[in-house]
Amino acid sequence: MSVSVLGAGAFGTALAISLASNGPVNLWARNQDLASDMQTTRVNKCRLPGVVLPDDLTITSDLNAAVDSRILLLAVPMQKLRTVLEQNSQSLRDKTLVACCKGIELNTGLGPISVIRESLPDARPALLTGPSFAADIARGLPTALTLACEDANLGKVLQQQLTTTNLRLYRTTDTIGAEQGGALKNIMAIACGAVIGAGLGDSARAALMTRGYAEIQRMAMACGARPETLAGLSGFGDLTLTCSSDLSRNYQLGLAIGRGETFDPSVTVEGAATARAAAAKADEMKIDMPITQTVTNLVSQRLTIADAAAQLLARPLKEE
Ligand SMILES: NC(=O)C1=CN([C@@H]2O[C@H](COP(=O)(O)OP(=O)(O)OC[C@H]3O[C@@H](n4cnc5c(N)ncnc54)[C@H](OP(=O)(O)O)[C@@H]3O)[C@@H](O)[C@H]2O)C=CC1
Ligand SMILES: O=C(CO)COP(=O)(O)O
Repeated sequence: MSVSVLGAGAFGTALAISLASNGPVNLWARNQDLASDMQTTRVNKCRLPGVVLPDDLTITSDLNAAVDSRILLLAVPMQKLRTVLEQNSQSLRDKTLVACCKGIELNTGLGPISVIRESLPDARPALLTGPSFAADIARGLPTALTLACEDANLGKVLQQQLTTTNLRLYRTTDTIGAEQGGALKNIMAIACGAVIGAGLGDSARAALMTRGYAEIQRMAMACGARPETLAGLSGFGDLTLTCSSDLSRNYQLGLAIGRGETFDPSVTVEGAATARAAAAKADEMKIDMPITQTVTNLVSQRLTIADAAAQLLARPLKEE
């Protein structure tokens, strides 16, 4: 088998379904009961209900069976990536590893490619990111993503191997831009959800998206990102999707905050930890990121939505 997906959550399952249209694919779930259930019922009831798994998709809880493939996709949450790499270092250490997560690691301020490099220096890292909901990919709806890989030749191979009929990949060597755009847009999605949830209006959301994009550019370019990457699928593209769709979990968390409702803590919402990581990094690097700071305070309930809006509006006037 040429491709395996590690992590049988919503995104991993959706990618595996799409890739199975190119040929046999392994999907690794750490939980044996879940793997057996999916293999028998041909559905991922918990994370991707209502989508039938194709015959060319094999589900296993045996990592050794999955790591035989030439390309391994890592579809686990950002804050779990290092654990997965370290717990399975012997099996993964010299593999081509395509991270599919979006975020910044809380304790280190690093993105997924850097975490792979630090944990497994002999692996060949890449990143798959951009605007896509698991449910859309799983249903075969048209989607375009960014494949970021510093090694241009490997990037071309991955682009060919991971493109499917309905999933079109563009490639870049700007891994920093792809990492930063994918991570920081989730913070802005929480902010936009909060504004809509609190009834502050579509104009306020447009303002947040635009000023949020300015914030993303400031941080990402200070880290070495290229502006064209931020204007592409992994930056502007994903910002647009996540800040405007009820399907986004980051946006849904924002909605709940804006409405004063509770939110299920077991749902993967990358923007919450990433906002804290980005705010700390911005502080260290002396980069102005007021929306990120505000989201950190909203998520940790140190600020009400009314005070958050008042604070952002009262900032000193400046040039655009
Ligand atoms: N869902 C989407 O539409 C999209 C998601 N993404 C990104 O994909 C990443 C994963 O998200 P998503 O699939 O939605 O999340 P889910 O919550 O649906 O799934 C997370 C998966 O990671 C597994 N996992 C968690 N911790 C570990 C661990 N220590 N070892 C092994 N496996 C582990 C979980 O296993 P278990 O079930 O056993 O806990 C589960 O299979 C995120 O970074 C997200 O931003 C990107 C684009 C779209
Ligand atoms: O990253 C995504 C869309 O590109 C998925 O968004 P959520 O993680 O907010 O659901």
